Amino acid sequence: MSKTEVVVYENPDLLAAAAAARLVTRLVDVQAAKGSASVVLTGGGTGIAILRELRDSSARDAIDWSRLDVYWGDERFVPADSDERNEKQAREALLDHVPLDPKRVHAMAPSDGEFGDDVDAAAAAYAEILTPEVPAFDIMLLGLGGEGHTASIFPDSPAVHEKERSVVAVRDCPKPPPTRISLTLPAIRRAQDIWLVTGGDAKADAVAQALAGAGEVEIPVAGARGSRRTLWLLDRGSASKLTKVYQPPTG
Ligand SMILES: O=C1O[C@H](COP(=O)(O)O)[C@@H](O)[C@H](O)[C@H]1O
Repeated sequence: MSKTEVVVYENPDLLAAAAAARLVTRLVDVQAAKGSASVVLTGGGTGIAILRELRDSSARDAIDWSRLDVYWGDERFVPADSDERNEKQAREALLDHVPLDPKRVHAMAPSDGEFGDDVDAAAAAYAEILTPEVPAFDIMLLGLGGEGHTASIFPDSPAVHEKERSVVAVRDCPKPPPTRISLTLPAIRRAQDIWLVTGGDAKADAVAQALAGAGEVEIPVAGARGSRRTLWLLDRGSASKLTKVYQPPTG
């Protein structure tokens, strides 16, 4: 049965450094066991800070980057050179600094890419990459918003009600930019390990509601559960409204 665990770090810097260290360990273990590994990246402040920490850590060389598949949980549908793009931020923070196999880096299309501004076509093309069956991703990093969104699945939006497709176009997002591409909750739940990474007081209500059993329509992050493990990596701010005392996970 899948486990849900929570670790609270003193501050956001420690959270990012510890998550980067944890990522090295888990990816190395998975590569040793299976030969290769897959990771799904998130945008957002904490997600990108983790990648920066990994870049700056000498332990990053323990990962065989040529045997790593990289995906994204969501993307802002903006031009390729926009600073808002999750892929661009991830490349600057880490991906351009490690010897990945470019064929194994699976980015979502930008709004000036091969599908132009057709966000539905761009989403369908990403779904095609995930066929015939959405991979059982080894690790999926996800951030969250103060209103409870995760990836680009916002409360009570069409995306949160999607049951069939693995990837959807998202329009009219309350958080800019308004047009995005996102994995859906059924695709997210294919991941073996989901790490929910977030810091700051502004996330405290959403974290507390999700961990208290809120419904995924109102608090989409509540629906992000890994098939093996769901691990919340928080700082004191984002954990400040938790009432239950969580034990640190083993392993
Ligand atoms: O727009 C997005 O925001 C969320 C959370 O970002 P944060 O900076 O508030 O932590 C992120 O999870 C998502 O990937 C991104 O597209």
